[in-house]
Order: sequence, then C-alpha cells, then structure tokens
Amino acid sequence: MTDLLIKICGISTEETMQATLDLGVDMVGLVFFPKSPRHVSLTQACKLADMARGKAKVVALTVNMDLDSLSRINELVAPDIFQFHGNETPEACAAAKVMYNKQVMKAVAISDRSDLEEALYYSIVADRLLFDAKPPKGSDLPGGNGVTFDWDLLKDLDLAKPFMLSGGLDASNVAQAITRSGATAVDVSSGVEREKGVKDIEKIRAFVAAARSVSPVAGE
Ligand SMILES: O=C(O)c1ccccc1N[C@@H]1O[C@H](COP(=O)(O)O)[C@@H](O)[C@H]1O
Repeated sequence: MTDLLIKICGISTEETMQATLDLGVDMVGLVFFPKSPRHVSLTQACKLADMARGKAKVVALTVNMDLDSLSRINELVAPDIFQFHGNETPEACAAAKVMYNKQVMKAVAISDRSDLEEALYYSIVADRLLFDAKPPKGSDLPGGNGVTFDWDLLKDLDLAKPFMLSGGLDASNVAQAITRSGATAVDVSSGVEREKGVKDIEKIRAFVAAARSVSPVAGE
C-alpha cells in the first residue's frame, strides 16, 4: 500500500505556490505554453521552482516544444520532471530523457478504450503516463480544459509504468475518480481555480483533503 501522489498544476503566483507547498503535495506543475492562461515566464518559473525545490517535485509542462526552448527550461528552471502534453513521439520522449537526465511524464488523451493502445508505446520510454480527457473541439489547449473521461477504462490496466489521472478533477469527484480508476496519483488544474488561470487556495485545500480521504491504494 502506498500514499496517493497529488500534483497541483498551473501554479503561477508565489502566494499559491506557498499555500500549495504547505499542504504537502507531491508535485507542482509550471505551464510553459503561451496559449494557456497558466503560462509562466522563465523568470517567474525560476522563482516558483526555487520555492518548491526539496519540498515537492517541480514539473515543467510543455507542448510540442522545440529543443532549444526545452534546454533553456532545463538549465534555468531545473525541473525534476518534464510533462509532455502534446504530440511528442516516443522517440522524442526517450531523447529528452537521456539528454536532460530527467524523468518524463507523457500525457495520453483518452476518450475510449482504443486510445489506451497509445499508452503501451509510451510506457516503454516514459517514467509515468498521464491520462487526460481529449480536448473539446475548437479548444486552444490540449489539456487544462476541465473535462473528464470514463475513469472505469483505467481499472485493472496492466502497464509497465505507473499512471497519473487527470482531466476535470475537483474536490467533488476526485474520490470517486480514484476508486473507479484505481489511480495512485492525481493531477488537477481547472478544478482548483475560481476563474480560468486563477487558482483558489481553498479549492486546492478541499481537493487535497478529498483525495486523501480515499483509503491507501495498492502500490506503484
Ligand atoms: O493547464 C493548462 O493550461 C494546460 C495547457 C496545455 C496542456 C495541458 C495543460 N494542463 C494539464 O491538463 C490536465 C487536465 O487539466 P484540468 O484539471 O482538466 O484543468 C492536467 O494534467 C494539467 O496538467
């Protein structure tokens, strides 16, 4: 049995970072994607990452980013984990892992069982998979849309690597999502915001409490 891992994604202010760290979460996500309302500059990201270092793993979320920009994030922000949330190939994930000597978490968008096949390829090279819902038609963002998918699809999934559950989670549904999917790790962004891109500390607190209310899950 193991404790659930909790990641709060899209933190952009020092106040939210401090409150989130005080809750003892496992991972904090910084978004490097200009179209996102949660996008942070490199300067702000360095400040936020320094606050988190040694307290929670710093996750750098990127979407189809070129190598020069990835290298700059790696050098200046020094994240613990890269979260690739675009169409990065398994080869690109493997190359980044070797080049930066960092963990890689690859997002896979799910709407039905057939989408899980993609996860098999990524599970060979990534350290962890992140299951998210497919974005709604016309969305500018490949994630962070507050959309759920059928959590039952993940039950008893036999993968070589652990997965993190995301997509439309909030304090009201995270316990059920964990129970139905068998997830040992959860990630949230929109569900802990008062408006798009603006985190709400009370919602983060409620989310963490609701997630932790579920009995310890089978280990990773
Ligand atoms: O949060 C964003 O703005 C974002 C932008 C581009 C790709 C992914 C993004 N967020 C990730 O999406 C999932 C689900 O988020 P939500 O809880 O449904 O809002 C999560 O893994 C975020 O890390």
